[in-house]
Amino acid sequence: MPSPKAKNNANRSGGGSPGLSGSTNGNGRYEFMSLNRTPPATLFQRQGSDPTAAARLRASESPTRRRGSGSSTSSNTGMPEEDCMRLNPSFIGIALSSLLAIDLWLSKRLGVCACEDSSWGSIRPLMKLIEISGHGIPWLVGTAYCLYKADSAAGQEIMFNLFMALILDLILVGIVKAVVRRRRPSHNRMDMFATFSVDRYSFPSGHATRSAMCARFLLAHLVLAVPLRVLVFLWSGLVGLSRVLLGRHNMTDVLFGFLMGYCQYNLVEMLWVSSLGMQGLLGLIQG
Ligand SMILES: CC(C)=CCC/C(C)=C/CC/C(C)=C/COP(=O)(O)O
Repeated sequence: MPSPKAKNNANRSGGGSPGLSGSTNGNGRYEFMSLNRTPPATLFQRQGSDPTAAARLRASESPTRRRGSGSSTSSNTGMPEEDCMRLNPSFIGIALSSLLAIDLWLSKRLGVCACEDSSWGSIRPLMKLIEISGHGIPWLVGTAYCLYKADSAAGQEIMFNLFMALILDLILVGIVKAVVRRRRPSHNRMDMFATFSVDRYSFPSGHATRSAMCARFLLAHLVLAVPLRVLVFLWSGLVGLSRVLLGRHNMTDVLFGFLMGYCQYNLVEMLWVSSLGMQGLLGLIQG
């Protein structure tokens, strides 16, 4: 009388699904074989007692034959192209998913000020102060005030273009956020002041675009002493870092934001409105 174990083995080799990629050999050991290779003849013989299973196995012998000669196949595997696409995701796909996984993991670990109870929760108020320094409202209000107070044509021109640059930044970031629709990290507390509806999305960081664009703008158009230039540069970096520490953004949101803000400044230079153009625009508005 066969032992239950032996009986189990017999079931696996004889009555198993033909789709399985393994069988027992004569020594009772399990052999694995590729799904793409023709099963050994012995397996057909063993299936002989079950005509239905044998027919099914023969039908699965070659995927090329099974689908008919009209179907396109991969030359390496003999499998239909569409199956190969699914089984072999592209290198770029794998690289991107790995990058995103690292991004999520690292950003979560760096979100040390995401709430008061977090490991660096005590410096959250300082991070929020840096957040406000890169917010759209103080920048728009401050620039409008400087434009109003400027007593030279050159000063007015610079402030007018900075104001337009800030509006352009809000529009472009809003468009990208609405298209990409990447959710903010789950550990973020949505307690920012004055946000648009698209600001529930995190890609790219509006603070990062603004700080990079404004830093470039100030460095290019204001005559600043070296320590102040360094300070502007550091401020921009700190605004970006604070987004991740506060848990508002993933790292890629901020890195892309910096890149986008940097490029936005080139656009601002291209669209630069001169004093003459400004007067024309003001004349148009006043009618
Ligand atoms: C005059 C006017 C329409 C001002 C709107 C300024 C405003 C509400 C800007 C939004 C700033 C903000 C909270 C952006 C989100 O930044 P993320 O770094 O979290 O993407």
